[in-house]
Amino acid sequence: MSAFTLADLERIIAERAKASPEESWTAKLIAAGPERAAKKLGEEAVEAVIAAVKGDRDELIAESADLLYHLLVVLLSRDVALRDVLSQLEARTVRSGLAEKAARSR
Ligand SMILES: N=c1c2ncn([C@@H]3O[C@H](COP(=O)(O)OP(=O)(O)OP(=O)(O)O)[C@@H](O)[C@H]3O)c2ncn1[C@@H]1O[C@H](COP(=O)(O)O)[C@@H](O)[C@H]1O
Repeated sequence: MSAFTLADLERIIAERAKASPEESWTAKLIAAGPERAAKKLGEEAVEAVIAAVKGDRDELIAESADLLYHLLVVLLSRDVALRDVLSQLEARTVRSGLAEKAARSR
């Protein structure tokens, strides 16, 4: 199994963001601004949802890859580090999602 992680992809994205928009999709998205990157993220999310509803495994894998890549580009565009998202997820591991949801509505 590949040892490739989202942290590896985050590093690649940060590096490619400095390239010319003519030679890098990442640089092109970053240059277009956070709103454009966020719009692309939304499109990829919808495509992943459609693949999930259809039950097309290969399409779901491909669209999920697009989705995660574009999420990392959006995080970079707003100066949010992946580790901050992971810290948030780690903090949530102390209780179940149902307990967290119940606490929210109180
Ligand atoms: N993982 C990805 C990745 N996933 C998807 N994409 C690109 O995301 C783009 C959007 O996909 P679409 O099918 O929606 O493309 P489109 O229809 O042409 O988009 P629109 O212009 O119409 O909005 C495509 O150009 C894909 O190639 C990615 N581009 C880059 N990466 C990673 O980022 C690295 C650096 O890429 P560059 O920045 O392009 O050098 C690559 O080596 C990869 O590791």
